[in-house]
Order: sequence, then structure tokens, then C-alpha cells
Amino acid sequence: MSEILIKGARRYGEGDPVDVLVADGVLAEIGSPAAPEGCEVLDAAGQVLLPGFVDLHTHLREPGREDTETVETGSAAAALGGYTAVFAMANTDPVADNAVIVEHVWRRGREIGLVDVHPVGAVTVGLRGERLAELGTMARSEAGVRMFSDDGHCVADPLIMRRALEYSTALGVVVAQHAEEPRLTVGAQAHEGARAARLGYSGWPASAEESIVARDCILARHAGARLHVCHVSTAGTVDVLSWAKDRGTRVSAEVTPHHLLLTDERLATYDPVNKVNPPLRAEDDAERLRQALADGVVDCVATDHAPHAPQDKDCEWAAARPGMLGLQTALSVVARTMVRTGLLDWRGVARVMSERPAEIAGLPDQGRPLAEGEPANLVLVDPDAEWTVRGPELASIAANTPYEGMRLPAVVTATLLRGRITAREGKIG
Ligand SMILES: NC(=O)N[C@@H](CC(=O)O)C(=O)O
Ligand SMILES: [Zn+2]
Ligand SMILES: [Zn+2]
Repeated sequence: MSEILIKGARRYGEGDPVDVLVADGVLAEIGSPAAPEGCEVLDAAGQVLLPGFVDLHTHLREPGREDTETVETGSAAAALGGYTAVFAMANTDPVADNAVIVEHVWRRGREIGLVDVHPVGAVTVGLRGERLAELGTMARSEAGVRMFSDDGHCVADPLIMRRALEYSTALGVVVAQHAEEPRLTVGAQAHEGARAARLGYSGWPASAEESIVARDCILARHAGARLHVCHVSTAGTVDVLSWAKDRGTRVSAEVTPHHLLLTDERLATYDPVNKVNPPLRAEDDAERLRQALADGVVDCVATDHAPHAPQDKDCEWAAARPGMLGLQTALSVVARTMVRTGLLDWRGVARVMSERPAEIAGLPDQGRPLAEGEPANLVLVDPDAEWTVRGPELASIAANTPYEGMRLPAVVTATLLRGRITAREGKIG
């Protein structure tokens, strides 16, 4: 295996620049190692070295919607975005509710080799919320499923959710809930508030999310189980999480980059590129989410990367599918909302984009310290560079980015997976 010398990067953006020799898939030497003959040199002057990012929430659309994304194109987007592991949601067609599908996704990820692709298993058969899927079979399959979610749908039946939580403890896996009380969101189009009311969109109330998060925290506590909450979007959910964590509930939560930066102000555009589930909320929600991510009530950032075909987006708002791309813009949106604002330093970014997600999912070789002997799952970031987002130039097949034409700070200059360069200067490999 080839050796790589990373020259002059600052670990976590702290202290003096160091040289890092990567060999045999690990950080072999840190300080000023001599460059072995024939080794590749990455000039990283002025750059920040971080552990590779881990995304607990990605939609790769394979099988079923390969016209919008595949494991291959999604893996490329992930590597270019600085990710070394992603969790691929189960709402594919057919649904990933059995060992055959999760093993397919897992094997494709391995063959492509750009990022560790961990399939998420469905909690219920066909995401229908009626009957538990074979969680144990998926967990013990070759794919080794460690996270289960009906994402796209809420596990709304409290009895099914309770059973899922009980089984998850026995299996040592985590259930990730898309928290949305479906009775409260029938026909919902946008965040329930003054803006939606003015434009005539039916409202998607904050209480639909908060009531399920509260219920699930109570269920998890009684079951002695661990719970993960997907895409937290309201200030009220932060209050519920804070209460649950204070009393020792084993709950973790993620926030998406778009809920940190964007608000329902976007509704005025009438452009369905801004339609997403949960919806873009009010400015004070976004503000509260940024604060909660900084102080740890919300544990981590997850992209909810959701590619959609033009015909499912370039149509009237009500008919459009919810969801937006996220893998290649996540770091820059976090840099803009959290780093440039002084809410997080780069060590904090490592925590919310790599260490915490790796812990939540139980990945032993991701989110590790930048120390000798540790696996070389790494990302190099130029913190001072800026770039302009262009949907068609992203690696995804779909181009539904809400950041089109925006100038964003921080550029991923290289990603390494077990000591191999998977992305460099905006190109794969
Ligand atoms: N986030 C979205 O708006 N859409 C997701 C489903 C989901 O995450 O709920 C999708 O699969 O497109
Ligand atoms: Zn969801
Ligand atoms: Zn999702």
C-alpha cells in the first residue's frame, strides 16, 4: 500500500502545523517524519486536518430510483464532501427491510470503495408501520446493520415503537425516528406560521415533531433503550431533548445543515427546491438549533441528503417531493453557520460531524483521535477558501441543491479512507 505524507496541516485547526505520515492505512507518524522514497506528498499548508466525517442520514436511492442517485454517485458525493462513512436510509424501492437488500447496498459500497456505506434497515415491513421487520436477521447479515429507521415515515404506533426499542437494546443497535405525528401533518406543505398562512400553504405544525420526540423519549426511558432523533427542526424539540437528557434518557439527535441556515423565508420563492421534510422553520428555530448544536443538546450534524429527479421538483409546490442534496455542501454550511459565527471551533466540527455520529452508530474505526496508530480516515479542509455552489457540477445525479449560486466558506481539499485518497481537489481518487 502506498504511503502518503501530509505536509503542514494543523490538527483540529490547533497548535503548530505538523507533518503526518500515513502508511498501512493508519497515521504512522506525526511530527516531522522523513518522506519515504516514492511516497505521495499532500501539501496541506494552511489547512485543517480532521477525522473523516460520518453521516448518519443519507438517501442513496438504490435500489429503485437510480435515475436520481446510486450507491456509486452518492459515494462520490460523500467522498468529495469529506465523508468516510455514510448511513444509507431504507426508503428505497424495494424497501431495505430484509437481508437481501441491505446486503446489496453494503456490497455495492464495498465494491466502489469511496466511503463506508452502512445500510439502515427499515423498522417495519415496507415502512408501513404495521409489523416489525426482521431486525435481528438484518443485524446479523453480512451488512451488519446497526441502525434502523422508517425515515420518510414516522413509526407512529406507540406499541410498534416500544417493541422496536426493546429489540434494539437486545441487538445492540439504535432506532432512528423520523418524528412526525402523521395525524397532525395531513396535507402539510410548509412550516405552520405566518408565512405559510399568508401564502395559503397548509401548515406543518411544530407540535407534530415535538409530541413524537417527547413520546419516544418516554418510551426509550422505560425500555432502557437508546433512541436517535432524525432531523430535529424546532426550538420546542430542543426543549424536550434537554429535559430528557437531564433526566438521563439515552437519546441522541441530529440537525441538518439546511435547518441551521435556511428558514421559511424561502417560501416566498415558491421554488420547490426549498420543500423538505421537516420543513424549513422560523428564524428563531434555526437560531435555537445552532445554539443546541454548539452546547451538545443536539449531538451531531446529518445531511438528510435527498436527491430528487427534475420532474419531482420542477413542478407546483404541492406536487413536489420533499428533500434536498446535502453531502457536498454540509461542511461549508456548518462553517458558515457555526464556525464563522464563533459557535464552534474546528475541534467542535470534528465532534459534531465525525466523533459523535461514529459513537452513536457504534463505528469503532471512525471519528477516532488524530494520533499515531489510529486509522487514517481523514479530511483536509481549507478554512479560508470559498466556492460557489452549482447543482449540475455536484457528483450526484440529481441537482436539487437549495444553495445554487451561493458562495460558501471552507473547501474539502482531500479525503482519505483507510489511508487511500478518495477525493482530492474536487475530484475523485
Ligand atoms: N427529508 C425529506 O424531505 N425527504 C426524504 C425523507 C425524509 O428524510 O423524511 C426523502 O427520502 O426524500
Ligand atoms: Zn425524515
Ligand atoms: Zn431522510
